[in-house]
Amino acid sequence: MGEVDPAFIQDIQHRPKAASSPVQADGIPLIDLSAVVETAGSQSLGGGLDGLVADVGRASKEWGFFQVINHGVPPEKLRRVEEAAREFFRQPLEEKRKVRRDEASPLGYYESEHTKNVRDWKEVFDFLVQDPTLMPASYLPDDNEATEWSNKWPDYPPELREACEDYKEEVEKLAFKLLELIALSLGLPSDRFHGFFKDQQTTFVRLNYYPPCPAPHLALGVGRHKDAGALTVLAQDNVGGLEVKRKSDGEWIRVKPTPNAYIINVGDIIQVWSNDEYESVEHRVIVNSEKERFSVPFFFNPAHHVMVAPLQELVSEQSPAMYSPYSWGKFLITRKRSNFMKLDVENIQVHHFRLPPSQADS
Ligand SMILES: O=C(O)CCC(=O)C(=O)O
Ligand SMILES: [Fe+2]
Repeated sequence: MGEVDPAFIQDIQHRPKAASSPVQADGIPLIDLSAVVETAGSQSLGGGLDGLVADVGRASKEWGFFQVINHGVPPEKLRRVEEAAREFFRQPLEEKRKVRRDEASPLGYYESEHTKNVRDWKEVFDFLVQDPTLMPASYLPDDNEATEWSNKWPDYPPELREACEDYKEEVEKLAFKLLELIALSLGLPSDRFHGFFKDQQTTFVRLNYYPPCPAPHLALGVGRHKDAGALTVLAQDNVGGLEVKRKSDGEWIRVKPTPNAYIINVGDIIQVWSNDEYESVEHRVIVNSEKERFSVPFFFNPAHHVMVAPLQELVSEQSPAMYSPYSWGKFLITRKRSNFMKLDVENIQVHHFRLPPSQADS
């Protein structure tokens, strides 16, 4: 294939730089979680973690991104998912399309996602951590009906479902630990965020498959974006391609694959809960002409009925609330809806809920 469908072609200013010398992200902090993982089971975090909490706080503030090692997720569980995912994506399109996502149930396989109205060079398979999950029936603000979303598992490969279900249990434990560390780093009780995720969290896991691309200088695996949820726990293979926009100078920095590490990033919801103390940072994925790449993000999201707003404890006269509350469920389905059509307007973003300075002052 010499020619690339124009739907994939990025505007000049968003194309990757000549790929010869991407800036490697030595700067993205690497955090060792052994001290946390040793705390038993579902118990909340206790004392003695000050250094770790400070590292997580600094990384969240300066980068919005960090990597973790000794995180407690058994590597063979991720390997099983990757192997099954490779089998799945290797099939002909018509097989994969048997579990294609549709507007009624946006889980399963999808090959034509758009980010900022440009098509991504990737295929995905999404599944919910809670199956089924309650979601708003409509994006319209006055419609209070709820509906159930359910997973769509393919017949082939038969081991995909069990591998995925086994894996998400492990990553969920890690996600809660990270949430606790972030709460502590903001001076909050470690379980401050838990209530938002109890009963009906809307977390989903995505299997990302990036095929080799004949025009890696024109297209992106995923266009620049911020993650809309609370926290993302991402596994990437050893090919590399994730780039993070460095806060200090706006430079795109490549995140070097680190064996057995997870990449963690603060999403828009933590940005709002923290009242801008932490920021959700833009990132994108570069593709290449030789190698396929896999990644597995776990998008840790609260229940659909949660109204997202700056936490009371972090708001004061000196530091007024920067956002008006918004419904997470409505936000999420408005986003999903836009993936099915090219919109003339900008997709829904948290900055649409930002209060003007005069209101934030009052
Ligand atoms: O593939 C990656 O490394 C990141 C993917 C990503 O940012 C996303 O799916 O939101
Ligand atoms: Fe992302």
